[in-house]
Amino acid sequence: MNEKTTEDLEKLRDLIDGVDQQLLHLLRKRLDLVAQVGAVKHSAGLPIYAPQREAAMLGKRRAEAEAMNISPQLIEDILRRLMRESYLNEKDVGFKQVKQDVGNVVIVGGEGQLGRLFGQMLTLSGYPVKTLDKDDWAQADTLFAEAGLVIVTVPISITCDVIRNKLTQLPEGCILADLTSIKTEPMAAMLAAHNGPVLGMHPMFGPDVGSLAKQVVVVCHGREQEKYQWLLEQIEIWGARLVEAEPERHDKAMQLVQAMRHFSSFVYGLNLCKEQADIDTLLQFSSPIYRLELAMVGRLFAQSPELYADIIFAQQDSMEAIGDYLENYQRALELLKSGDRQGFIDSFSQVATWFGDFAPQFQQESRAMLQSVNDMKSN
Ligand SMILES: O=C(O)C(=O)C[C@]1(C(=O)O)C=C[C@@H](O)C=C1
Repeated sequence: MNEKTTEDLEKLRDLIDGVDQQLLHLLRKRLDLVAQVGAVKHSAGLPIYAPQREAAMLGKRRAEAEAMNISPQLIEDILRRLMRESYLNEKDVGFKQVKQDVGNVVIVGGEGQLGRLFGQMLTLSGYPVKTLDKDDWAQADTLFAEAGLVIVTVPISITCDVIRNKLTQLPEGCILADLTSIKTEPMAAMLAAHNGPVLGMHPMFGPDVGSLAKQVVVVCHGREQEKYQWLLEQIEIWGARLVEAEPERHDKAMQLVQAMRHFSSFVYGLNLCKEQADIDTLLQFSSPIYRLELAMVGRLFAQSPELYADIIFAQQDSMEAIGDYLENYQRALELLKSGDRQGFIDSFSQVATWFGDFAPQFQQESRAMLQSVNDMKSN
């Protein structure tokens, strides 16, 4: 680079630094305003996530960006990222308490990650939360005597036993709820163990989400909905979306969404391990999509093997779904072995027709994800 180029670049970069610093000041200003919105929402009991406001705001900013010859997608990406920050900041203000005087909330398995997250959210909403973990059963009677809500969130393999053996003497008006990722058996166990209000939930997110805004909680109604309606409203104030389902329909979907998905990620990892693949080399040669896929598989192995064993082994019927998958895999392999290129193309087209409009929609959605995977690279 000659001296003139270096000088020109330096000047321009100084100007860019100045603009970026102005951006920081604007961000600070936005965060302060959002904190004020958080306080207003907190006192009014309004949900953290306001989809209509978001859609209207994004629409207007996109149009304004276009008029200024700025990519509408750029402003949308930036605003979406900023709103993620808003969800976290608004959470710190706390949440309106939907129902007063419910008594203690006892979280059975409260030291687990999901138990801790729910404990934190309920505490931020003003409820007195007590946790009961595996070494605390000696105090169980005292804790339960004062309880207005008991939430069970212990490993799936022991959930039904804990309900059947330990939760039969709750006060009559106390709500018994669970957060288990299967629903049929725990719901039946809760309904048999307790005569009062019963609610099944399955939070469709991990404990590391930061905020519940836009997250889904599946709700299975058990008994006396009017008594636990406040809890559902409270969860909506946290920003989550409730999806009602019958336990059987939920569990059937979970065989595909969870058991089979996690199982195939497990086998993918197992295969890489057996092949002694060199992850550094794979990453060097990887496109963003492969990096994303590897990250999704790799993150599984950063978590508890017991948790995934529990999820995969929880339902007998998952074996069938996984068996069907294996059969389809084998059939597809046959196409390859027999050099049946046309057969592959025909199957591919069949699946594409089945995906219908979702295929282009997913292509569009994943484009943004892949671009942010690329943005994350630092070398
Ligand atoms: O306007 C609101 O209700 C806000 O909470 C602020 C804000 C934002 O950051 O602009 C954040 C979250 C909502 O989903 C919508 C918008």
